[in-house]
Amino acid sequence: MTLSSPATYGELLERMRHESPLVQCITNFVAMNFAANVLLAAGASPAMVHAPEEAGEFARLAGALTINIGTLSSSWLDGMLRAAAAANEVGRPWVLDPVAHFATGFRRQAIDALLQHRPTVIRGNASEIMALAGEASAGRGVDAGDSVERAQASATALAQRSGAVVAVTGAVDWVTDGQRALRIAGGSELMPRVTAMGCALTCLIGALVAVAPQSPLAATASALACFGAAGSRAAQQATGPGSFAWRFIDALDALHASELAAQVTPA
Ligand SMILES: Nc1ncnc2c1ncn2[C@@H]1O[C@H](COP(=O)(O)OP(=O)(O)OP(=O)(O)O)[C@@H](O)[C@H]1O
Ligand SMILES: Cc1ncsc1CCO
Ligand SMILES: [Mg+2]
Repeated sequence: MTLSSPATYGELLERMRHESPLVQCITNFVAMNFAANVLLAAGASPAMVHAPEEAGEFARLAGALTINIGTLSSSWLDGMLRAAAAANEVGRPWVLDPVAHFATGFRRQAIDALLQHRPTVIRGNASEIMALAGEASAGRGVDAGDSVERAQASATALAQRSGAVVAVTGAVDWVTDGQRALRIAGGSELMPRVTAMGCALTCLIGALVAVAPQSPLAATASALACFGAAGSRAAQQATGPGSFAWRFIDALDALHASELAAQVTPA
């Protein structure tokens, strides 16, 4: 998988649509329905399975696992830890979305425990990534208070320390494996006005990394480019956040693989 070939990102989307990987999404109550529809529109097969009694067993069947701590509870955390351990046991990639992990002691403990299971990819907004790298951030809750540019050094340090590919999203996305970095353009100012856009993106990263587990940087960039291209297209006709949300699902469905290359540039 070569990052120097712009066709790579579209090829990964085509591969994902062809294989339609089963993606176990442990995401929050706010995001579940939207994220499942995003995966279906993009061509993957989502399954929202989080109960501790079955989350680990299911992770052995899925092509990838995604974990989002948006609406956390003790029982959900138990399911998350079992699923992450099982994914590692069978060598399956998994993606972490550390929603507002700095907000409370419970979340801080949860994210520490999850990081010990070594996620393949970490995706967050600028405030979440800066705080995860130990930097002061302006984040209060689930929305970002910092710019992507300010988070780049934190993302690189976090990638080097954790071994994960780290994606920071915002007006222009930035993704790094600690050595190489890519910038992904597109999207719309309406995206942060629709809840769970980032949570759904984390699930789509899972779908792409499921079909290219050896190339998590390219797979993540491909997912970010899908959101960039579909977001730009949906915004052209949307009259506000409500119509943007359903137009975005349609735009993902209509997306051509050839549209992705133009979104991605080496950083
Ligand atoms: N101002 C903007 N212009 C263009 N695209 C944007 C903008 N802000 C966010 N996006 C896009 O929205 C998507 C979600 O990123 P964002 O950083 O808003 O996630 P998030 O804060 O984790 O969202 P949530 O927690 O609500 O799920 C990404 O594809 C990102 O590129
Ligand atoms: C609004 C909200 N609250 C907890 S999770 C979530 C979805 C966006 O992260
Ligand atoms: Mg988020």
